[in-house]
This record gives sequence, C-alpha cells and structure tokens, in this order.
Amino acid sequence: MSFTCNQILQKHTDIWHEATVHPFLENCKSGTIQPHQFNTWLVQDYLFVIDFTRMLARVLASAPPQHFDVILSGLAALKDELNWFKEKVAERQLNLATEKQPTCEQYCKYMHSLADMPYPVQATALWAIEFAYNQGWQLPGAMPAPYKEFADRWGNSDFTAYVKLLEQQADQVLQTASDSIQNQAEETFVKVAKFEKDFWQMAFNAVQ
Ligand SMILES: Cc1ncc(CN)c(N)n1
Repeated sequence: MSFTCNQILQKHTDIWHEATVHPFLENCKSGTIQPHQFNTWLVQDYLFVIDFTRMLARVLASAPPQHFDVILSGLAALKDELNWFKEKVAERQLNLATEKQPTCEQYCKYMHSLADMPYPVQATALWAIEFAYNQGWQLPGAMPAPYKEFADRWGNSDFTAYVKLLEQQADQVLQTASDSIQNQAEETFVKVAKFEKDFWQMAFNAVQ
C-alpha cells in the first residue's frame, strides 16, 4: 500500500498548521514583531542550524548513494547559510555566546537522536524540518524590510524545489519500508511539527 509524505501531512493538518502559521510570522509580515522577539529567534535559530548541519551530515552517512546529490546540495547551501547568519547577528550586535533555550536544546537533542533511526525516518524528518520553514516563511506573503530577506531565504523558488526533492527522496524509501518504520516516520513528522510550533512560541515569548 502506498505511504507518502503527503499522506502523513494530510493526517496531521492541525499540528502542521500550528507549526507553520504563527503570530511570530504574522507580526514579521505586519512589521510589528518586537526587536527582542526577532533577535531571540535569530540567535536561537543560528544555534539550531549548527546542529541541523550536523544532522544533515548524519543523514548523508545513512543515505543510499543515489540520494547524495540532493543532500550534498543542501550541505553546500548550509555553508552559505551559516555565514549569512553570522552576518545578520553581527549587524544587530547580538551575542553569539548565548546558551540554547530549553526548546532549542530539546529540538537539537531530538535531531541528534535521529541518527539511530532507519534512513526512511531520517529522510522524512529532514523533509519536514525544511518544509516547515519553506511554508512558514512563504504562507504570510510578501514581508517588509528587514524581514523580506528572511522570508526570501526559505520561501524562494529554489528552496521550494529543494524541499520537493527531499519529499521525493523520502517517498521513495517510505514506499518499501516496513509498517513499523512507516509508523516511526509518521511519529517523527508529528514531533518535528510540535518542535517547530514551540520554537516560534519560544521567540514570541522572549522578554526584553
Ligand atoms: C527551527 C528551524 N526549523 C527549520 C529550519 C530550516 N532549516 C530552521 N532554520 N530552523
């Protein structure tokens, strides 16, 4: 029987909506997000992306060679993204020697734990993590400066095409996975969605 990322998504539209539609993003769109909320997100997301890069390297290590091209293109893009984060943090004179907040820490630990999961589960997690930002930054529509640059980074058409390729790779291996692995992939999708929602809330709750 067929089993795809889209089928998982259709079973969990409520939690996915919470992961991708949030007042944090709506306030970026209206220009009313407070600097301390945005800056909290920026520093915590930089710390997240460091661990996400490590996760992607571990996904590569588990992947079949025919999936290398797409994953390696993702790793190359992260090289640029990490440098870009450092520029954005410096422009705002923020402190990179900041501790991870508990939500960020828990999400990073979860990404680390994925290394013990079968590859179809890792591929589903990777797709879900990237799709969350692709949709989250795209759904509100055009954002004003300085948020436009952030929305464009994850909402642009090249990133959308990359996320589609991640979905195709995950679908390919989910198709022939056992029922138990398919269930784990679905649980992973739900976990990622909850972490994404909590991550926006963490930044939104930031105090000055
Ligand atoms: C929390 C989070 N989730 C996803 C992404 C996209 N790599 C991100 N930068 N940050």
